[in-house]
Amino acid sequence: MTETQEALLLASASPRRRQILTRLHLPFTVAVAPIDEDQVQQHYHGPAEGLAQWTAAHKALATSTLPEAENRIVVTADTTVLLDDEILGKPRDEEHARELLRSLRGRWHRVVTGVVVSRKISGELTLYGASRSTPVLMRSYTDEEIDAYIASGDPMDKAGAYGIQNPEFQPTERINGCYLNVVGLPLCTLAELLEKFGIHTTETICTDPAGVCCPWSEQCLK
Ligand SMILES: Cc1cn([C@H]2C[C@H](O)[C@@H](COP(=O)(O)OP(=O)(O)OP(=O)(O)O)O2)c(=O)[nH]c1=O
Repeated sequence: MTETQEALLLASASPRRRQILTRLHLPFTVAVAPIDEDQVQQHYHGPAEGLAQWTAAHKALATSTLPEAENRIVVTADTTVLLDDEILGKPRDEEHARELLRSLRGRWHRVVTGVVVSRKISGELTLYGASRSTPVLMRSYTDEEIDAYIASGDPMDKAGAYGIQNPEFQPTERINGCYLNVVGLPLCTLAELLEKFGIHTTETICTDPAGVCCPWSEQCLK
């Protein structure tokens, strides 16, 4: 294990991202990016596909102000759900969750995760970012299933009000590409970005832009 590998900091409150990152077998610690995501996103006026990477970059900027980020390689990410060109964020309340789940029912949409890897040394911040988009088809779940899922509380902290990994609701019918991208941290993309700071993972890195060959996709979170 090198000194660089010990220096990884995941700036995320998401338990899914923590769990996924352990699969790279790189030691890391966790902090929460000191950012008001809603406020930051109000200043974004670019294409919908770019919002996730832009937000992940802002999480990196905010994290770089934390003393524990100095000299560390910081990983940040953001996941957005796009229905046509409409951005579906996390639900405001249960009624909003119901609305989002109904609008997604039986429809193809895209889940975009932006990943940023950054490091601040002596006040100078270096930042690399990328994003991946995964088309997802929802199954035609019933209103009763929606109500039961909302009652479980699971949708409330998730973009688009659903977790593809939920074992009871199992909201999706098909997915074209990277499963871990939908859950919130595409490991192939992250591994490529970590390479730029000289951090190598022992696993094969996926070279398929669609992420279909992702070496981790068979071990998805179920
Ligand atoms: C679409 C989808 C999203 N999600 C989650 C991933 C993210 O945690 C969340 C999207 O919100 P994010 O703002 O990307 O992440 P977060 O607020 O949970 O954590 P942090 O910003 O501190 O890193 O939705 C799933 O777990 N499963 C899914 O199928």
